[in-house]
Amino acid sequence: MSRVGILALGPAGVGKSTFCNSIISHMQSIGRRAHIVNLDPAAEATEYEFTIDIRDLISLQDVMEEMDLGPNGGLIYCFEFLLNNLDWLDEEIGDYNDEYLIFDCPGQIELYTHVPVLPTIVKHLQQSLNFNLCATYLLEAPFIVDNSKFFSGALSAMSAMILLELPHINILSKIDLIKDEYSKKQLKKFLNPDPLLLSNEDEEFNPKFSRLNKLIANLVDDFGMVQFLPLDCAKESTTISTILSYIDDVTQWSESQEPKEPAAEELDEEDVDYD
Ligand SMILES: Nc1nc2c(ncn2[C@@H]2O[C@H](COP(=O)(O)OP(=O)(O)OP(=O)(O)O)[C@@H](O)[C@H]2O)c(=O)[nH]1
Ligand SMILES: [Mg+2]
Repeated sequence: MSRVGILALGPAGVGKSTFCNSIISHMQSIGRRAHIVNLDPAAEATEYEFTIDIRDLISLQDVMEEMDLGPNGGLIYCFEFLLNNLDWLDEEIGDYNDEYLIFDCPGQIELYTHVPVLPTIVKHLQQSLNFNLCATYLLEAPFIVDNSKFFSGALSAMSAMILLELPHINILSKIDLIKDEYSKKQLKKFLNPDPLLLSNEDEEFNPKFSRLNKLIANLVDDFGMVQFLPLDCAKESTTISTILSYIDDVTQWSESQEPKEPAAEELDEEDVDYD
């Protein structure tokens, strides 16, 4: 028996909710079950229903109206409220076992790069609810296929990695939007990047900042964990099953499965005379 959770993280609009839906439909197609836990108090309706929804506890709209707060202050308020009411989350999660819970998080990356809101929720899920968690951090492929933007994206991914202290998978989303041959070639370079090479080859960097750029490249290189898996949610593709196999691996999902009794029809198939 095991409890497995995936956190879908990344800046606004990178495709987190679409990714969550794609995992659900892929899992359904291979006979596994998963549920979405919506942690975005400003979420719009999606194709798949949320099994657990923070908006049942508190919604951004209500907070903004009643507390006279803006969207970002309102979001922080919602999460502080959640942290003070974690027993609500415990009750909602209840007895979900042997099924993935996918936590769809808001796009305000301050929540996991600056303020300790998500790290506190993560600790609670691990320590009180016994979850095996895997963080997925999405960045848009069309954004990152550019040396300077690559470094800004890599640093934000590293920041989430360090703050959350979870097994972490970086994902380049929307690769279907990379269409021309030159960009496709560039994309390959960014999936398994060499930060030192990237910082050397960019003449567009202002030479005034060359030392700083080199130091940042060295930092990313020393960290040695910035790699990306490609994701295309626009059409049925193998990218989602590859990503899921990585997640299964880091959460040790298959090891924790109890051996199942074979179904009657499987037994019939096995009843073949091989002589
Ligand atoms: N072409 C393409 N578009 C995508 C893909 N994934 C998501 N999108 C589009 O990107 C937009 C944003 O997607 P969402 O899934 O809502 O992104 P999000 O990260 O959940 O956004 P926030 O929750 O607001 O931060 C939508 O219009 C999606 O249809 C993809 O793989 N390819
Ligand atoms: Mg979303």
